[in-house]
Amino acid sequence: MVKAVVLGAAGGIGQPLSLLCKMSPLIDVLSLFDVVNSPGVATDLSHIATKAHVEGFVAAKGDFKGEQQETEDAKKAALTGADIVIIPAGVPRKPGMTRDDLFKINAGIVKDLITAVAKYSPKAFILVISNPVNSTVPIAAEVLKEAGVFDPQRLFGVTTLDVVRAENFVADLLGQKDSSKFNIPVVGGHSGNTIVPLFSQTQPPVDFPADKLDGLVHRVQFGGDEVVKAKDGAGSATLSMAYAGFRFAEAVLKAAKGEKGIVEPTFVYLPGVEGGDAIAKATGTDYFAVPVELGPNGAAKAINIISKANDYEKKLLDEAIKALKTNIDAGVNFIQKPSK
Ligand SMILES: NC(=O)C1=CN([C@@H]2O[C@H](COP(=O)(O)OP(=O)(O)OC[C@H]3O[C@@H](n4cnc5c(N)ncnc54)[C@H](O)[C@@H]3O)[C@@H](O)[C@H]2O)C=CC1
Ligand SMILES: O=C([O-])CC(=O)C(=O)O
Repeated sequence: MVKAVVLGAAGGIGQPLSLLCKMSPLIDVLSLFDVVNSPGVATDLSHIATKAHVEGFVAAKGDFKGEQQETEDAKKAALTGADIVIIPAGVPRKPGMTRDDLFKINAGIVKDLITAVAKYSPKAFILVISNPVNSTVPIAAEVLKEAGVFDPQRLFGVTTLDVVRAENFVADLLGQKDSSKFNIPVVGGHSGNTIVPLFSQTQPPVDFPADKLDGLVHRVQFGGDEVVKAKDGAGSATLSMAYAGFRFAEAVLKAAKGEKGIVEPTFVYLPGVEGGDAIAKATGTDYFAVPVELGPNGAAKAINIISKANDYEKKLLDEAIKALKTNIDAGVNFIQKPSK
């Protein structure tokens, strides 16, 4: 019996992500939580005749003592028995904002939700989508550490959309329709220049002239902005993110069931994953997105692909690491030094 939980299930990402989960033969129970409208989304999805049984839980409207208890009970019911918890809760960007501008609101939301995960489903795989991922994953780790239930193999920052974009943009540039045949590792973090696509490691190999390469790297790094601009105030990527989030969740669930050879880039706490120490040493950061081999217990092995980066990519990595360190520190300090 596999129970999947979506926290933030009524949102732009949450709804299509929940739909994809409802279509999945890998999920038996789909539990949806949000501060608004999750019972409605759950009822809607429950009319689809697929395997997953759907349940919806919503926070109380107010914040008085009785209502706080009601909200806590809803989280408890949503999370108890979860095998995988996917978190797209939080505010999205508007034009002119960076992902870091979301920290002020989303840091608290992620802290609050992970506190509940630590209490009610401490052994679940946790997939953090809420931005800024470079900071929300360290926040999640610190909350789990404080609760004494941190398992680095089970905490993932979802960076799959960067991979999806890289694969699709390369296929586009080569005039090919099928992006699924490309495998492109995207490493680092999930914002602007912390996103580093390693096109030199593309399988099957591709080769672009310098001017094309610059444009391609920029498009992957700032693909999110392209969507924010096009949506013109109505939010950021939701449908492509739902697809990417589901692709990653499915990979985690398949590996948990024993399927071998599944590798996906994801933002992890390196010292807690086999092979991660060498990468942490090389980058000087504890968190980094790298291709990770997934297994029955989550992140089985971090693959040190960055040691294969060419000179052009090494420069990109240097810039990424600098920015990433600031983001990681902000997340860690949010929990460790809350007054600052
Ligand atoms: N990791 C990635 O690659 C990507 C991350 N994102 C991020 O995902 C997040 C969600 O984006 P959208 O779905 O477009 O936003 P949205 O505003 O459409 O949906 C967010 C949902 O979270 C809910 N929510 C807020 N506080 C909550 C709480 N305390 N508990 C439970 N639910 C809560 C809201 O009620 C809403 O339904 C944003 O932070 C966005 O930046 C977006 C795209 C890609
Ligand atoms: O750009 C944003 O704010 C949303 C996001 O993370 C992405 O689309 O990659």
